[in-house]
Amino acid sequence: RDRWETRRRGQSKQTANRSPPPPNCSRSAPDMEQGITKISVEENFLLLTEMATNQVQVLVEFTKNIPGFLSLDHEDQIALLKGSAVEAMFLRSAQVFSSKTPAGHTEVLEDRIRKSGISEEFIIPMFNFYKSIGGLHMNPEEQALLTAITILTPGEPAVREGPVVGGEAAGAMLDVLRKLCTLHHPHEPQYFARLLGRLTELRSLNHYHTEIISSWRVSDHKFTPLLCEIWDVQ
Ligand SMILES: CC(C)NC(=O)n1c(-c2ccccc2)cc2c1CN(S(=O)(=O)c1cccs1)CC2
Repeated sequence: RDRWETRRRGQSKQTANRSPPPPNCSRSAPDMEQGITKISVEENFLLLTEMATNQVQVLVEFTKNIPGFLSLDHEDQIALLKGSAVEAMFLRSAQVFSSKTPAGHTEVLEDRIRKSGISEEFIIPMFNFYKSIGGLHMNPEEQALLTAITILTPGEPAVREGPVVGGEAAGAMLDVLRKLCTLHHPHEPQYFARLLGRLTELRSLNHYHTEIISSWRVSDHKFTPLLCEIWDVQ
């Protein structure tokens, strides 16, 4: 990827100070131009596939360390993971996006996400969410608790009947999160409520994700086996 970036940048530097071609030459070989643009969309899709696949692996490890999770019924463990994987990914994306990456990296990342084949109608709410999460300036403990609560509180009743599994664990985590918010944001009594408001916004992003995925499948983009499994994609 770095090699490709350098080549691409080198390419623009050469053309920048090259004298204009004599009139009978075409400005640029259209298929060549199209070629580079095409690769960048493919390259950006692959980057996202790689990042999302890596995040699912990290998410599984994180979930296994949630107190009590491994003592849940095996089917319920799988259902909770699959039911929250997309929300956890959006939360992780927002954290990565607003983390103090070296200046300019965020812009490059934003540019590559915008040029990965996702249609504009999903890009807007996606980046609004990233910015609204970034605006909360959560610390790592708050981020971890919010993610754990997202995992333990199933959206659709995918989990088997009976008491909401993970319900008491989620309740305990909400208590800890509330206390942490009071501790770290003493002058912002509304801070905890603002965090929970983000969880509601997160739920609405689920269906955007379904649309994003199906639009890529139309243009026969391949996902990794892990993504296909966690997203129930054939
Ligand atoms: C950090 C990881 C979890 N984030 C990530 O992978 N992103 C990010 C993202 C956002 C902010 C910073 C860094 C990356 C934007 C998008 C994705 C993945 N999806 S996807 O899952 O629909 C996908 C479609 C095709 C292959 S993977 C598309 C949108």
